[in-house]
Amino acid sequence: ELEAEAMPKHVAVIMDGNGRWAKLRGLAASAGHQAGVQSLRRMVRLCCSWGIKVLTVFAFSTDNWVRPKVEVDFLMRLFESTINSEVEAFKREGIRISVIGDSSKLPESLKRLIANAEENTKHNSRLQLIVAVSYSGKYDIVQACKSVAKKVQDGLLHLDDIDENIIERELETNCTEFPYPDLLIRTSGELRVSNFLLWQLAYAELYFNRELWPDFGKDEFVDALISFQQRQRRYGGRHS
Ligand SMILES: CC(C)CCOP(=O)(O)OP(=O)(O)O
Ligand SMILES: [Mg+2]
Repeated sequence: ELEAEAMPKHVAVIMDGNGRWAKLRGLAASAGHQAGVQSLRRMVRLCCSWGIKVLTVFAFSTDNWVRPKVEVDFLMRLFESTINSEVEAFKREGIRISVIGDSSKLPESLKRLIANAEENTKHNSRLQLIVAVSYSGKYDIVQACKSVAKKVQDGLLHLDDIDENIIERELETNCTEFPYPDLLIRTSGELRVSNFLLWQLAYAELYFNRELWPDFGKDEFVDALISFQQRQRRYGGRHS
């Protein structure tokens, strides 16, 4: 049974399987992505009702740019329409949205929508939804190291001062009080991290589910959380 007081503070999700979900139904990938958005909406509300504080989702990786232009263009428009249709509800429900990733390749219209949604929800604290778009875990670490190197170059930092905390503060996920996912969920049966959050997942419990993302609902989320609550996180300590 789920214990309210043993909920993870930060859940990360690799939402995978939209394409296969559509193919099984003889539909185009775009139908899978639209179903995937419904799944995300449901997950966000469940996190709110269970007191989870941060939900980070992998919505588009830098590797996804190689997909057919028609699919990439559809996804960019889907991100815009989803932000447009959700931002008012997020404002009302205390949900803060942040987007991480390399925004340089995003359409100008999407960049403006993201900036507007982040600005309009930045004071919300019931749930922080972090959406990784055009994100790369390796690049996140590279850009953090560059920031630290610049501070050393500018004489603002000494080499001996550089420790994990100095690096962590420069990561794109630094925008939350719970920066490290306690639980990573990946759907669709794939058993890999795919260059999602790397530094941040150092101690995350990993949970893999065979369900395709559009079919990952409340029951599947409960199963993942029960599995999480049954784990003994030792952070390197000896097994009791
Ligand atoms: C863009 C990303 C969220 C899409 C996830 O689903 P997918 O298109 O990788 O689906 P498949 O792995 O079934 O092809
Ligand atoms: Mg996939």
